[in-house]
Amino acid sequence: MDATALWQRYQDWLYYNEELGFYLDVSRVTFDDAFVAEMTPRFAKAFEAIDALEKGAIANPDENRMVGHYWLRDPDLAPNEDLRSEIVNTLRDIENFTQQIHTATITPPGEERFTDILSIGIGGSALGPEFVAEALGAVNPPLQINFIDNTDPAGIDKTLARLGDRLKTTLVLVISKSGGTPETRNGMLEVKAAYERRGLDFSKYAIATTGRGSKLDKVAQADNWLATFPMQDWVGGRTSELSSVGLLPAALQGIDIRAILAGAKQMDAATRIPDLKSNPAALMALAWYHAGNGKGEKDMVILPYKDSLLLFSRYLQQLIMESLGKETDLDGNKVFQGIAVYGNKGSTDQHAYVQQLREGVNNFFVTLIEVLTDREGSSTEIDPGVTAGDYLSGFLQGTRKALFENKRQSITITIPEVTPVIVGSLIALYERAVSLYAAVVNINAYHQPGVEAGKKAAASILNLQNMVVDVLSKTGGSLTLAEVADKVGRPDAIEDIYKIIRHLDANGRMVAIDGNAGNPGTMRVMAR
Ligand SMILES: O=P(O)(O)OC[C@H]1O[C@H](O)[C@H](O)[C@@H](O)[C@@H]1O
Repeated sequence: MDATALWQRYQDWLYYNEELGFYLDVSRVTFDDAFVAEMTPRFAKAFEAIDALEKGAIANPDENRMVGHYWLRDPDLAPNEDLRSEIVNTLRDIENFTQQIHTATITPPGEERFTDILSIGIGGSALGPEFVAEALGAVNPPLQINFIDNTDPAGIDKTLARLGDRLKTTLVLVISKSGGTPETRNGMLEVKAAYERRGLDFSKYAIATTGRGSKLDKVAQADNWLATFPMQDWVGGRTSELSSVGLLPAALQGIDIRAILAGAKQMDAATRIPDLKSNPAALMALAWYHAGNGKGEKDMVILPYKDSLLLFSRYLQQLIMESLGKETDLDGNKVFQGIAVYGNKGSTDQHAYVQQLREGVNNFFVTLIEVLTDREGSSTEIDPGVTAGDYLSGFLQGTRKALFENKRQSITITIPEVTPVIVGSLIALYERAVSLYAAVVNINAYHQPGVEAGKKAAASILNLQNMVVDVLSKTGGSLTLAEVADKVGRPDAIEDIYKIIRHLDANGRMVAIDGNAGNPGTMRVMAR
């Protein structure tokens, strides 16, 4: 296609939302009219499925749940008055609570005001809050946010060390929809112990965001925590950023949560239109389908040319891969669906892996995100008539062009600025695109059965660890690995046992190794 034809294609397919100042360009994905004609009826069905979902149908059949994240930003759409008022009241409670913290009506014991937030959560209970904090957090917010999103002891120590003495003015948000996620529970217990070591009463600093009646909810009630915010069962973890999960930390940081919700609501309205060409989420899902042949054959590389959007790809990784990565479709056929997502930011990544994108294996398509406004205020001229922002813009255009010349496809999103409204709209855009894509490829986007396998396996390793320690403590001398495995009654698990012992020994806990751990056959093991 020559330059004139490409320019025509660009204009033919350009989506523009005037209210949001949002552009979507799918012209560099090479679908043709025949493909669009073939997909149109499939999208018509997908629009119907999403419409039913928005009206409260059980869209997650396995878990027998409604899928209601769309109601969060337009409570009037909730299927009944109870749900509507729950959304409205939660928002009101978040705002009231935030105001009490900001005005120092609620204070930490013996201190003037809260200075920091420590948010403990993982997956959907961390990625959205982390993304929004990075995208919208001010340099000097009313409360500075810190995260623990893992059960890594060294990571926890680093975060606690960074807080140092400010722990006594830190509000702890423990976020877990299920209220039983081990990493989050461990983080909470570690942090609680840190408060106790300083003689501070943890419950005066702790807030739970969780499902009603969950283990976490029970702990928060029993210990009389400072506050609890509900997380509804019809909001999935990876679509929970605009529920109390994301809104509470954002509001506490002084971010305009009403504006985030308004942006999402506007994008919801735009992506509800049941017409492929005038619906940006449908256009995006169409482009994904074409690029990956409806089977995820190409990875999605997310390249925002704006530092504050650095964590968008990580956020989208869960949203897209946990939603679309499924073994079976809704009819039970093995389909092994999914789209792999990665990326950081441009132009930084041009100096890392764009070499491979341009010349190496052609197994991806790129989504470039362009932000029109460079910065607040005016810019220094780096060269005569040229600013740093001109460079950034030039790099984006150049990369898009260079990739396309080499038959690498791309989508380009253009936004005016990174504001709460726009961030809300981006979240809503991708949520809808995922819903539509899943409907088109006939999978359940709202469950995550595969995650359970890893959790169960981890639990069984911890169980095995207890058995190993027990056997060794009852044995006087040393044993070979094979003997330990025999005594535990799990000769099949000798490799797991070896790794458990190596880990405990490295931490100087309970067991010790004699011999060379690099040559497991020669090792002898004993209780410490
Ligand atoms: O919010 P929680 O219940 O603690 O869940 C945190 C995460 O746990 C699991 O790994 C799920 O697969 C995720 O979808 C979820 O976001």
